[in-house]
Amino acid sequence: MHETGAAPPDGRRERTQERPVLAADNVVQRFGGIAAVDGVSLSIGRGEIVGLIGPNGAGKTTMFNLLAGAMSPTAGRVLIGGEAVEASPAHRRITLGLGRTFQIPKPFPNMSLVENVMLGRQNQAGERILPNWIMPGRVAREEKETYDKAMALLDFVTLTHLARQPAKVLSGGQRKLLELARVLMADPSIILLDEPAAGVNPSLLEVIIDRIVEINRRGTTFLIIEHNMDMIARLCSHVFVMATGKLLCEGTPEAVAADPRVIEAYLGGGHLL
Ligand SMILES: Nc1ncnc2c1ncn2[C@@H]1O[C@H](COP(=O)(O)OP(=O)(O)OP(=O)(O)O)[C@@H](O)[C@H]1O
Repeated sequence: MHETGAAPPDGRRERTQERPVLAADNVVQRFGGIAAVDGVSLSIGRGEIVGLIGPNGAGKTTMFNLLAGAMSPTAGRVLIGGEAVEASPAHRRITLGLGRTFQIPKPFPNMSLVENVMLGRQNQAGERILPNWIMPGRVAREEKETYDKAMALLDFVTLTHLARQPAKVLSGGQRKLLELARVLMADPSIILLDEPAAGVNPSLLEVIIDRIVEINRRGTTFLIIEHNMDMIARLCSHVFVMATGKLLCEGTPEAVAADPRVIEAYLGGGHLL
């Protein structure tokens, strides 16, 4: 807990009671006889940064995929801004404001950074054949706007100097920053981050944390799956802990790290923070 007036670490804020921007209601995902996710409910308020943690095999990645639309649950509901989307594919969820990054980003290696970021745009007239014939001026204008926005986002993620280089020149951490820029092209209201710290060197990790805080300040909500508890503690006001497919507990990073059930699930008696 922070004293009134004291600055919280990085992006941390109090939980909001507003209508959730993303929610799961009793979600189940079975693979044969295994319930990888077994009746999980969670709710994320607008403007929050929340974490999803748990030991290996807890069901985090499966839950993430169910929220992002990579798969539909065996049972239960997923809601974006109150709209039920559990049967909707990922692209439909993107149009409702949900963006996601991948644990191992795979940009098109021979395309430039700016071209890769431009691919994150939504509903461009130039992507449809007819407008190219009947409204070439509008298509060219939108193309220019898309390019300018992609360049501004590359600047935001500190990659301007590499904008025209092929994506294959990037380090693991730079790929994560490129991925963030690509996701931001669609102006998401919530971004799901899959292990943003994995494989990233400490100095670039600071850049990534700083950019997440800034994006959040501008109003975007985040759900972060992460094994790096330091990053979770710095960013997240609220953490959901999964173990063996279920939601084990939830609370502030400090509260869950001190929870004996969490310690038991992770380490059999050690400390998380
Ligand atoms: N496609 C699949 N088919 C069968 N079983 C799966 C599949 N995906 C996940 N599982 C199983 O579901 C359980 C949860 O896996 P999941 O990858 O969601 O856990 P996790 O918490 O993300 O683990 P980690 O931190 O190691 O990535 C595991 O027992 C896993 O073997």
